[in-house]
Amino acid sequence: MQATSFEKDKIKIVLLEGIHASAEKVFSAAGYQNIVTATKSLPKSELEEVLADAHFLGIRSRTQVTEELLEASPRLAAIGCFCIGTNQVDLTATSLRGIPVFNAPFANTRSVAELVLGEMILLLRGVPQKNAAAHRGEWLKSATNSYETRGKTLGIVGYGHIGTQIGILAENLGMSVQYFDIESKLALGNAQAADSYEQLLATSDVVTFHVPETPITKNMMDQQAFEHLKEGAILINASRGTVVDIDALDKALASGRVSGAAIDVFPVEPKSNQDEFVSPLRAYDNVILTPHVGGSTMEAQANIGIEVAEKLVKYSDNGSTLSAVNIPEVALPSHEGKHRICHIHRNIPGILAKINDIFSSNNANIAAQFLQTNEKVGYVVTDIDRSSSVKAFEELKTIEGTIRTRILY
Ligand SMILES: NC(=O)C1=CN([C@@H]2O[C@H](COP(=O)(O)OP(=O)(O)OC[C@H]3O[C@@H](n4cnc5c(N)ncnc54)[C@H](O)[C@@H]3O)[C@@H](O)[C@H]2O)C=CC1
Ligand SMILES: O=C(O)C(=O)COP(=O)(O)O
Repeated sequence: MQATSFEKDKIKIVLLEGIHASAEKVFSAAGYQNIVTATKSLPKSELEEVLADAHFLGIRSRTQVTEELLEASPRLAAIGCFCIGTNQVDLTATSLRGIPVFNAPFANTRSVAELVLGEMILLLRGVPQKNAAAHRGEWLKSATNSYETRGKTLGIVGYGHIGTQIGILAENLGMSVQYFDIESKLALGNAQAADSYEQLLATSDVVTFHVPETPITKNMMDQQAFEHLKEGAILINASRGTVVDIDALDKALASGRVSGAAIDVFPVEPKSNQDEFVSPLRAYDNVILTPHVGGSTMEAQANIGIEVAEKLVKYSDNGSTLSAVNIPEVALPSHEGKHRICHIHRNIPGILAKINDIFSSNNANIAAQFLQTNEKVGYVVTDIDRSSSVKAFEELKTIEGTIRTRILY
């Protein structure tokens, strides 16, 4: 009897963008040896070539997984985003192909929060421009425009995992914290919800963005938003490069409306460390520019490597989609002594009845069945006796609306 439905040494795993070695260790320990790694994102042709026969793909924020790429990756079973954001993946296309997408929703949040906190302190003191001047041999010893954080107001846009942590840390520095979120959120510490986005902009000394990339957050900080901003405020963006209109920020810096900024993410980011970083913001000493490293700490990357690799291994070995962002989540126990049949299908009426008709006509004894659906897709996992599993499995593939089936021995 085979240990798994598909021999592990035939399963190809591709890990790109310098995913931490902790991920490889998890795959190896689980018996997966066919692992291809790259320290950067790959150009389209190389990506298509390496994915032509790959089963699992691991990426970070740079690799774009488009419908076209999925078309060229016929064996792809699941994708791991070894980061928080999943906006780089076409989530609808993957879901309609039955490819779960996993991420690490928490592991790098502390790293981002610490970076933002440090940047805020440095910007309030005017350190970036004093530092740049000192490197040129200038000595700017002065208290002018140099402030403590204590007593200042921090405005957090997007009060999620990162925003809330920054709020707590900032309160410990003696700051007043207000936030704006499209969802109603529990205020932690003494934080207050702002009445509106515009009110937050007008009344905060420092504004920091922690929203995901969505159509609504695109250019959320545009020319009009800058007009609402308090004169001389500091702006921080370590969320996504689409959130702040860089030309509008350029103008706000030139006019002095913004007294300093820290930007970690950009509308267009260099594809590798060998490519030039091009931005009008390079001209400003009072802007901290970092190369999308908010979540790049040794601690976060090692933890993310383990977390996402474990999710992929679990999906491969056991069928669990727990914490997938695009496929109904089904948490599964082990299936010792049984065969597990996983069926991902379009969510059309009557499909569960058809699945169970097949089990019944094959006299399959169902030990357990798990089902979750979302608007478009359903996921049914059925544990049955070994004797009838293969025939039932073959018949399940013929049900109209079937997207993907797997059998786990
Ligand atoms: N620079 C870096 O290296 C990193 C960047 N990120 C980015 O930070 C983002 C936030 O991360 P988390 O706090 O963990 O996410 P989260 O999902 O916990 O929080 C996001 C918050 O934004 C809110 N939100 C969504 N749309 C909004 C809108 N239009 N206006 C106001 N609020 C809105 C949500 O309701 C939620 O509370 C991620 O989506 C990712 O893009 C995350 C990690 C590292
Ligand atoms: O976690 C995220 O969403 C990030 O932006 C971090 O991206 P990275 O893994 O550093 O490419």
